[in-house]
Amino acid sequence: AFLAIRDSRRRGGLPYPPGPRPLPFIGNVRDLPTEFLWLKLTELSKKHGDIISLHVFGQVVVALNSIKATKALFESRGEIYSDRPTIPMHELMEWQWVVSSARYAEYWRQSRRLLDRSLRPAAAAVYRPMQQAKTRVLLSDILANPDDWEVHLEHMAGVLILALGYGYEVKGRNDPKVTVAQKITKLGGETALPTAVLVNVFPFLQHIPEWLPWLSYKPLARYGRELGQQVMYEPMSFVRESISNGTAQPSLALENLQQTEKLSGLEREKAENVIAGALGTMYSDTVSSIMSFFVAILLNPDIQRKAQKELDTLTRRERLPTFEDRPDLPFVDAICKEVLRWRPITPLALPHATTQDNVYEGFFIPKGTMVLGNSWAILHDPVMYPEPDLFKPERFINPDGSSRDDPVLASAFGFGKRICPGRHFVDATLFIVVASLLSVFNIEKGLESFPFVGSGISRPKDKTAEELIAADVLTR
Ligand code: HEM
Repeated sequence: AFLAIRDSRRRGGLPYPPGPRPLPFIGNVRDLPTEFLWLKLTELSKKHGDIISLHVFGQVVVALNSIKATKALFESRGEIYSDRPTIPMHELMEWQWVVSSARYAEYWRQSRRLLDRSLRPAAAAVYRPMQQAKTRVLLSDILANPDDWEVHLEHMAGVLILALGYGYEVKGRNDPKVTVAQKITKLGGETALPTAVLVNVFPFLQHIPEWLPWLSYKPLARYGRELGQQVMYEPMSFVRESISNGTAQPSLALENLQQTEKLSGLEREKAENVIAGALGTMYSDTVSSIMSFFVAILLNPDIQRKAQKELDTLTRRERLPTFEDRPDLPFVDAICKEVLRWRPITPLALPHATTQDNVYEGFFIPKGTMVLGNSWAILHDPVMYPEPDLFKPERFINPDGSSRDDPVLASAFGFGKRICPGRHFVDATLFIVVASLLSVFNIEKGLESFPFVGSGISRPKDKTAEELIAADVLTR
């Protein structure tokens, strides 16, 4: 009763946003599935409205399920809605440098400015030749060994980020700079959810001494800390070495380190830490979108044929597509857009948090609330995207045949001040990979069973495709 009265006083009598009725103590835990949460939230929003609230062990979680609500709160009230919830396990691992989970404070502002500047569309253009060259290598890897296409894609994600960030050429399949980045991404995912490890539920466990074998998180924290140090500093050491021996390749690290040259002492050290942290956060998942593209194409062979016709008409099968071809490939461009809409790889973006109490449309949203933007609900809104579950690139084609820009599609990359700074780079990668794959391969169901929904990728259509790839790869 005491807690209920205190809670009601704090709200000044205003209600929380509507939602399913919470049970005492556990709240709505039983309403929240561990998988496909976005589908459940979309379903709840149909009953309760586009802004809903849930209660989890006394903590309020708000979900925004429409573009109107995400614009009103994440954009117009960005000063209040751009923090991140704390993750005790990540704090134990000293991952405060990871931009995507950094609190809305000075370090985030500095590292975010660096990433926005480095990854803006105009700067992305500088790195296009590299993206194109690495895509050609992907084609030849798939050509040599089509069964392992997933492995090749995974590998390319590491190759691209290390080249972009540090001008580093990955050496072979087990390059430690790639494996360490994969390990930290995996560990981050496994320990991020509020219920993933006990210390996230009961943060006081951080203080349990190391000699208590099962309850101590210190060995795991030490492992996470070590991985973090490697991801942050080892590629930077590589860049410094290559600068001193005159072999440094163009990269975001080089560009940003050059700007710190005029600083000295502590100021320089701080600026270099921001560079290391910001670039260390860049290792992200571009592969899942490309995998969704494979599924979409397997389910829609007609779309593959239509895109190949568009490509063949333009290149006359005499060359591979390039970035310059994009305006002349509206259907391929529309496929990339539809991949992002149809299967957004982060359907609930990343959780935001509020920095102060706030009232929206008469509903009370307390300071420290976790606020989820439901990209899935927005991108599957049947009014904006009729038959939303179908893969229909045509929805992004204008009546005059050109590709249609859709600002709502940016929801696939999150919201407001925290929107993904890598989105232009991802957009370019997706285009060049999709266009290149479709121009030389047929993606079809294989005869054997593959780990990916029982399907695979066929050998190239004919000799010309093999020759095209080989010729292009050899010139680099
Ligand atoms: C298909 C690929 C990708 C998707 C779908 C994606 C999506 C997202 C989403 C949804 C967020 C959270 C936005 C929010 O909180 O509202 C995010 C954050 C972020 N992304 Fe991406 N991302 C992708 C690839 C990349 C790449 C390649 C990079 C780097 C080059 C990158 C760098 C970041 C960073 C640094 C943040 C944290 C931003 C912040 O908290 O201020 N992402 N991304």
